[in-house]
Amino acid sequence: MLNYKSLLSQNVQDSIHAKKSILEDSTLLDNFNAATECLVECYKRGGRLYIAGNGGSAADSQHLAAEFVSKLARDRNPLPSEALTTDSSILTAIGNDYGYQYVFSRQLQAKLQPNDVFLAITTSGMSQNIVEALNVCKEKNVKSILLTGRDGGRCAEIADFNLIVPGTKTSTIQELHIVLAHTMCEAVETKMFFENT
Ligand SMILES: O=C(CO)[C@@H](O)[C@H](O)[C@H](O)[C@H](O)COP(=O)(O)O
Ligand SMILES: [Zn+2]
Repeated sequence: MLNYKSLLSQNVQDSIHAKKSILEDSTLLDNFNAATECLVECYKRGGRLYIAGNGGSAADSQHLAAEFVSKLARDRNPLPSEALTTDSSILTAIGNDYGYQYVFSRQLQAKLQPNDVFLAITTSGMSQNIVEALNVCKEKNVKSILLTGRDGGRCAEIADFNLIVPGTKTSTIQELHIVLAHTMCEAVETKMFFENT
């Protein structure tokens, strides 16, 4: 019989193990540093951050955009950011007229400016609408950051900064994405507004 308490213990242990492995992953730590610097530069030059993902990663996209625009932890000016997952009219029109694989790429074609950055969130690295969105960034010469897991899939071949977190389950990978994304937002917030305080 399923034991709920042992399932929770197992999941907490998996989560702790995956989070601890980040500390020894020098490639991930270096890429995180470079991606954060890229985002700070974007904002210093007046750029915007666009974010997209599917399912739980769509929720994460909105969660993060809210923290850049409103605040993470400290009062400050808003930082421009937009999740590409929120406008049901745009999503259904593009999905219906062109195909679901274009729901993010077409928005980026319409919106991207040279100083912008795109943050893609996909646990598999294989979602076709994220692949298409990263291809638009490449075409437009706009920097892209990828939060992913496993081997990063096709997306890791296209993005500029690959943040490939450890963990074998989609849910664990998503938990790690939030740790990295919150930290990136905290770092940008501090660098842009509070570095000398
Ligand atoms: O949140 C979860 C699972 O934790 C799901 O909704 C999950 O995000 C969806 O299956 C997504 O479609 C997975 O897409 P991706 O992470 O592989 O790009
Ligand atoms: Zn989930």
